[in-house]
Amino acid sequence: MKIALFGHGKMGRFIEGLAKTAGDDIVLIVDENNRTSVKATDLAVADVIIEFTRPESAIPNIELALEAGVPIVVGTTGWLAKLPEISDKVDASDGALFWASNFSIGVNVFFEVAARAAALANQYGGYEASVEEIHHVQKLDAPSGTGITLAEEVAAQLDAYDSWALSEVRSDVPQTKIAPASAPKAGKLPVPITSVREPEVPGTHIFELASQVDTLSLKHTAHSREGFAKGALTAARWLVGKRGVFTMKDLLKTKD
Ligand SMILES: NC(=O)C1=CN([C@@H]2O[C@H](COP(=O)(O)OP(=O)(O)OC[C@H]3O[C@@H](n4cnc5c(N)ncnc54)[C@H](O)[C@@H]3O)[C@@H](O)[C@H]2O)C=CC1
Ligand SMILES: O=C(O)C1=N[C@H](C(=O)O)C[C@H](O)C1
Repeated sequence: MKIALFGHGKMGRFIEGLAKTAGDDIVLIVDENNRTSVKATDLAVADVIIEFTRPESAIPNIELALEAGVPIVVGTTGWLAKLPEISDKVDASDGALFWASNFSIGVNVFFEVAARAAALANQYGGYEASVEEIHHVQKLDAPSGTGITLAEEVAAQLDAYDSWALSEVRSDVPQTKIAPASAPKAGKLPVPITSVREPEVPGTHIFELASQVDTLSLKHTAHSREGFAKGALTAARWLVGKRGVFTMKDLLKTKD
């Protein structure tokens, strides 16, 4: 597979290493230093683009991929409130976009388990939902994309909730605060998300359901960036030759 890498930071470099070991070719590397000189025609050499950059860069990079007619896998977080309008653009240009707030298999299993726990608790009531995410101090956006997806997945199963809200940031470094796509409707609550920044944490997410008599806690801990990078490469192989907008649910349901 011929890969154009957009973003050559912590994730881009990890993906580059795994891809080369697997025998893939990295045909182009784009970062903040050369991005303005890259044109759609430069991308014709690639079978697929893998994009891990910054919240404000993801949409222009997707638009360039659509112009070039090259499928794009996007791991960047902090732009997903705009997914509906970007999806329209992908469909209008007959392009291919694979997005995921988290490419690791474990987190995508966690989403399913958390949603099921929320649906069961919802039958009885009396449980308050909350999400906490802990990441390294280089992370720029809060809450994490994974924390938002988790909150959205559980809110969809709980009658009392319909959205999420960033309730607390515990960090010494400034964070770009991501705004929810929608505010809670009358009588509904947002699932509160707490963001914590500590040195060297690849990504930890906790979902809690707390009642007066007990607390159920579900936790996913990434030990390194390997799971994210492997998942992005798996998504890239899966996307080549397809048209449309896809995410991990589409990929995982095709596995036997
Ligand atoms: N979906 C997932 O599984 C995961 C998502 N992420 C997300 O990926 C993104 C990147 O994370 P890291 O690699 O840790 O960040 P990083 O800060 O280490 O690297 C960012 C890279 O993007 C480049 N860049 C900046 N503006 C650019 C532009 N306009 N075009 C092309 N490249 C540009 C920078 O030069 C740098 O090489 C973040 O949004 C993070 O939340 C991170 C890990 C897993
Ligand atoms: O910035 C990171 O590092 C990560 N970002 C993603 C997110 O915002 O959820 C995924 C993972 O947790 C690591």
